[in-house]
Amino acid sequence: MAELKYISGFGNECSSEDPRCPGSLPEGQNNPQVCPYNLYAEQLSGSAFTCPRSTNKRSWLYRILPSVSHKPFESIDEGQVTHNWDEVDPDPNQLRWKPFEIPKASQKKVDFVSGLHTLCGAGDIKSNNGLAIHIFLCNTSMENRCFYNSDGDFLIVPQKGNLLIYTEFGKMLVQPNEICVIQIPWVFLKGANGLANPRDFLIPIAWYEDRQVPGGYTVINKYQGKLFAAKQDVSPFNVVAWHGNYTPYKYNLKNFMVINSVAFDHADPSIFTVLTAKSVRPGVAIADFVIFPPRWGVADKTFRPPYYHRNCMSEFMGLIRGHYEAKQGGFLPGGGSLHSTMTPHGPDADCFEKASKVKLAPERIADGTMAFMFESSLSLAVTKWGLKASRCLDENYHKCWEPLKSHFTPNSRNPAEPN
Ligand SMILES: O=C(O)Cc1cc(O)ccc1O
Ligand SMILES: [Fe+2]
Repeated sequence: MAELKYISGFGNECSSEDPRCPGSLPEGQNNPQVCPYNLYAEQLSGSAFTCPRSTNKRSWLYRILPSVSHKPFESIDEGQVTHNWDEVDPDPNQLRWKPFEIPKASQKKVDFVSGLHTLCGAGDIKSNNGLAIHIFLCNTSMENRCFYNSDGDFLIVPQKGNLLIYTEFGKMLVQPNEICVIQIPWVFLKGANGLANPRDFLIPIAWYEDRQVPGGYTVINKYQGKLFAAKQDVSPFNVVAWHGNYTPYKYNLKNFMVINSVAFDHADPSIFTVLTAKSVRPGVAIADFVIFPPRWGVADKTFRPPYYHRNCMSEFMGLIRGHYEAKQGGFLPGGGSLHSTMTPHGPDADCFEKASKVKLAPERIADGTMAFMFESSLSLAVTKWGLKASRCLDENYHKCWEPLKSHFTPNSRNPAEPN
C-alpha cells in the first residue's frame, strides 16, 4: 500500500478533498442547495452547539450517501464489553496483569470489535461522564464491518501489530509506539513548545470508496453500554471531502519532548502528560494520558525512580515495550497494572535497594522502553473478565514489595555514603 499522507497540527480547522474529486468542498458555505459532485452534506459534532467558538468542535462531511442510510439497529451479543461496574466486589489491592493473550487466527478469527474486553471503568454511561479501559485482542481485520461508539471516544494504544484504521476522514496506519484518538476533544498541555508538540499530531486525508455491498455492510454501535448492529448497502467510507476541527488523529510517542528534573528530586508525572480529557472540575482530569519515555536521569542527591505513593487518583499502567524503571521484572509488555484510589504502591524491593545505593551519575533511563498510564480522578471498578476470565491476573504481584526491609538507624542520622 502506498504510504499514507496526513495533515499535521492539533485542534486546527482543516480541510481535505480526495484528489479524485477536485473542488468537492463547497466554496463559502456548508449547505449549498446542491453540493459539488451531487454529494450529501452531513455535520458531525463533538461539542454542544452552544459552546463558545474557542471550544466548539465540529466537522462537515461531503459524502455519497448520508450515514442515516441504514436499516434499523438491532441488539447483538456484547461479548466481553460491559459498563456494569458492580459485576464483582470492590478490590483495593494492587492489581497486575500478565500479558493479555491474543487468540490465534488459526483457532478463532477475532476482529477489533469482537476482541474488545472491558477491564475496568467507572462512571455513568447515560450522563456521559466516565471512563472505561478495554483491552483489544484481535487477529483479523474488520470485513464489511465498522464500529462507532456513542458512549465515548477511543484513545487506542497498540502494543503488537499494526492497525490500519479506516475512518470517515481517511485512513491512518497506527503502529506500536503510536497512539490514535477517535475522536475526542482531548487537549494537550499548556506552553508554547515542548512535551507533545502540535505539529506532531497527524490527521488523515479524505479518502472514499463507492462500494456497493447489497445488504451486507454492518455498522456496529456501542450505545448505552450495549452493542447494536445495522445493515446497509454501501461502504460507510464514502466521504469525498471534509472540513472542520473535529477529526481523528494519531501521534507518535517518540516525538514527545521529555522534560525532567535537572536539579534534584523526582518530579511528579504531570510532566509526562501527552493528552488530557478534562472533567468539569478545573485541573482534574477524567483521564490524563501519560507516558514514561527514554530520557536522561541527572538529578543530584536523589532517589531517582518513582517514589512510594498513595493517590486520590486511580492509575492504570501498561507497557508497550522494554522494562518499566520501578519494576524490572513482572510488569511485561502487553500486560497492565491498576493502582486504585489511595492504594499504596511504588518501586519493587529490588529497585529500591539498587537506586538507594547507586553512585549517581548522568544515566539513560528506560532506553528502548515505553510505558504509559491513564491517571483518572474516577475510582475504577474491575470487571469479571479482568479479575477472572482473562486468566492473566498476577496472583503474586504483592510479593514484589515483601522483601522491603527497615533500614532505620535510630542512633545515626546520616545515611551511609553510596559506594
Ligand atoms: O506508579 C507509577 O509507577 C507511576 C508514577 C510514576 C512516577 O514517576 C511518579 C508517580 C507515579 O504514580
Ligand atoms: Fe503511581
